[in-house]
Amino acid sequence: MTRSPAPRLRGAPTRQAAQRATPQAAQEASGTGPATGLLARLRDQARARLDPVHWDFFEGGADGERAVAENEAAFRRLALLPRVLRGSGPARTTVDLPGAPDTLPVVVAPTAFHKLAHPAGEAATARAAAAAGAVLTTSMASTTAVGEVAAAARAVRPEAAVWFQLYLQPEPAVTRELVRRAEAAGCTALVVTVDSPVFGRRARDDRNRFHDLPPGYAAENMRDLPGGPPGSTRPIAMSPALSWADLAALRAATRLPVLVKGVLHPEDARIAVAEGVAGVVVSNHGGRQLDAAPAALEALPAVADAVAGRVPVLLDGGVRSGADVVTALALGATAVGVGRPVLWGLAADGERGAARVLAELREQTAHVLTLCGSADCAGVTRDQVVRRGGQAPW
Ligand SMILES: Cc1cc2nc3c(=O)[nH]c(=O)nc-3n(C[C@H](O)[C@H](O)[C@H](O)COP(=O)(O)O)c2cc1C
Ligand SMILES: CCCCC(=O)C(=O)O
Repeated sequence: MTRSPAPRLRGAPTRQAAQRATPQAAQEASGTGPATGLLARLRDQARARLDPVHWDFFEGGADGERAVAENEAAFRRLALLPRVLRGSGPARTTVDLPGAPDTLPVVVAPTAFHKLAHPAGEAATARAAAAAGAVLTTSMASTTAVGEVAAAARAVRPEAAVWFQLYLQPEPAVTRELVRRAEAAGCTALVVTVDSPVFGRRARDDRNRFHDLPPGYAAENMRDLPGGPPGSTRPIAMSPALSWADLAALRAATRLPVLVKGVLHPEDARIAVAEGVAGVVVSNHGGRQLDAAPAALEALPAVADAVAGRVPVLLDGGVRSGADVVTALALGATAVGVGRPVLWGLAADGERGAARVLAELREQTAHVLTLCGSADCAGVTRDQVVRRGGQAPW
């Protein structure tokens, strides 16, 4: 198996390195995304607080950042047709997900390096997610070890669900040890990210020469793994040689349900279900891998059709409001993931900021479901989604 040369971040980032001299950089800095209200305020506060190099790492995407922009734009192209007089009452906003019964349909997507957003890092995010009744997907590239993250969540709510996101490592012993740690931590599912045969090319990080974590921070799950000197961390490897056989080996090695994250092609979704996965996450990795990928939302209906209700389908990428959540539910998702908005909340105000993001999305989702005449998350349907200014697309 080959290793990507890129994913180990190298070289020290500095504030000065984030020179925003080009027109593209000025546009990036202006933050013209579609988040509104509380989320937009937290985003602006996060940008003001963060080292610009770290802001760029969180906010940026691959190459020309077309896929990042498309994720959000795809939601803006659609509208919801409410149904009326259905007597459905206030909407119930919980769903059942693998290892997470009765949970919010908004999952915290795995994102790396939360201590760059706030010194309290992933433990703060875990407490916020637990308080909101949301699943936290904790990243393999977290700056806090999975055991500590899961313990922080359970201290708030003993039944809080934490999923562990995993990049399959070329050395099976390393993958097995990561899985063992996730199981020991009490994680209730594994989320295997399959859209990263190599690391995406991140223009902002290259421009900023952001290739390593600042002193004192490390990818803590990668510490003390087989084959390395005691106490050391090893880089996260990405490999284009991985195949469905490696996924099958993982499934055989764990009792946990396994979801695959980063599926866009309906045929891959069909294969994943046939392979026995517990869920499929439709995602273009927040626009950070293949820049030519479509918006996750645009790939969702075909994937949902291919899966045909056999396992839950999740979507992440560009979800910024309750209306976005409901649009994804109507197009076949069981739940959505949110990445950057949680980081905005965390950077702006630590645990409280992350909790406010999730509470806001929960309230907006309940409100929009009720306005759409739906009694629950499964009650909105594809015919209720129309293209703005044009014909129904489906
Ligand atoms: C800063 C950052 C770090 C990320 N790190 C990971 C990661 O470690 N593993 C992973 O599978 N996905 C990672 N992602 C992708 C997210 O899980 C998710 O697919 C994406 O952020 C969703 O889009 P959104 O940010 O528009 O909500 C990361 C995304 C961001 C923005
Ligand atoms: C090696 C870190 C991977 C983090 C990641 O997945 C991302 O930045 O998108």
